[in-house]
Amino acid sequence: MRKTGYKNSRYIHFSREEWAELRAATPLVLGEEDLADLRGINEKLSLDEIASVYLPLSRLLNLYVAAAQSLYKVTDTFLGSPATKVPYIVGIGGSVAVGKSTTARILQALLSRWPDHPRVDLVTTDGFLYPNRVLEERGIMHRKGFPESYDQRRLVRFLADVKSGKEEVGAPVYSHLTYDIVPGEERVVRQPDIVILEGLNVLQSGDPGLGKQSTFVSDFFDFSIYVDADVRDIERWYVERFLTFKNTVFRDESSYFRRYVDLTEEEAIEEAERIWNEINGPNLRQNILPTRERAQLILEKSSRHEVRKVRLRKI
Ligand SMILES: Nc1ncnc2c1ncn2[C@@H]1O[C@H](COP(=O)(O)OP(=O)(O)O)[C@@H](O)[C@H]1O
Ligand SMILES: CC(C)(COP(=O)(O)O)[C@@H](O)C(=O)NCCC(=O)O
Repeated sequence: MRKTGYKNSRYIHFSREEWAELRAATPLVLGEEDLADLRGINEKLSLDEIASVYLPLSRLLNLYVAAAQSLYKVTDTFLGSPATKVPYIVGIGGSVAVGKSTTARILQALLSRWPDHPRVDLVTTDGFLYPNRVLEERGIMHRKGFPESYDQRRLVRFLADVKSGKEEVGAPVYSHLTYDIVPGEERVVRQPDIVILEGLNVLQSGDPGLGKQSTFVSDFFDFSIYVDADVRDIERWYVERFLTFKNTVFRDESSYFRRYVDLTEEEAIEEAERIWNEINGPNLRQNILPTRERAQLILEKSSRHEVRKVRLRKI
């Protein structure tokens, strides 16, 4: 039987098995081709993971989106104006290398298969990082990913524009290859049904370093997800991904990390651990982990990336 939550907890707790059962009524049949598409997102992703974790999640989100759309109709009836439909915004937060982009891409693919919200856009907050030139001027190149490395005002303005139903809203683009903002490039969002915003700091609400700020990114979220795992596992995933990149994308001529290609495996592990210990680890502990309980849903992963527990906020 499904647990209804621990006493005094703001969350309903589910084991993987309990959560997987909630897929039951999902009127979504994935064909072989769909499955192949999803495998393309990440070849390490198991099909059981999609069925047990992400299908129930897409069903929950489908119900929430439908409820939000009805609520807009109620407001419009009250105001006597024609129905407006604004994008439903889902925020996905968590550490570097915990699997945010994989989660976001699976959800984008699954949610776009529902007929009532076929247009699902994915935006990452790295586009709102200050360009390296600005980070260098401010002496914070080593703080990339920390709250002060983002143009928060621009990100808030972007979301306000999307949420107000503006026809076209542009977002700047970041390249992991050049490790910098791509000058002059924009990603345009055109009134989709759902926007998934994925990034390290999406659940933050106030930081002394940011000065006075009354509106936060999370104010625009209709739903939010935190991808969680043991810090030691995340560090290992970071190092493993770094080694994969050393043998693939870092080899590209325009890669900022090209200098790492000739490192021995041992040296590369040392370098990845240094970056983790100096940047991504402290950022996780100081800024990201403290925001976990602001999320409406927490996906807790085991050491093999499988989600072993799910927590859904009841209040
Ligand atoms: N569900 C998953 N199953 C297996 N491997 C995964 C899964 N999610 C992420 N990974 C692996 O973990 C690493 C980090 O994932 P990624 O989605 O790039 O993280 P983030 O966007 O949080 O930095 C990658 O090497 C990715 O292949
Ligand atoms: C670009 C990132 C800050 C992530 O940005 P996000 O889209 O999560 O806002 C991060 O992946 C990063 O590059 N951090 C700097 C340290 C490092 O090279 O790992």
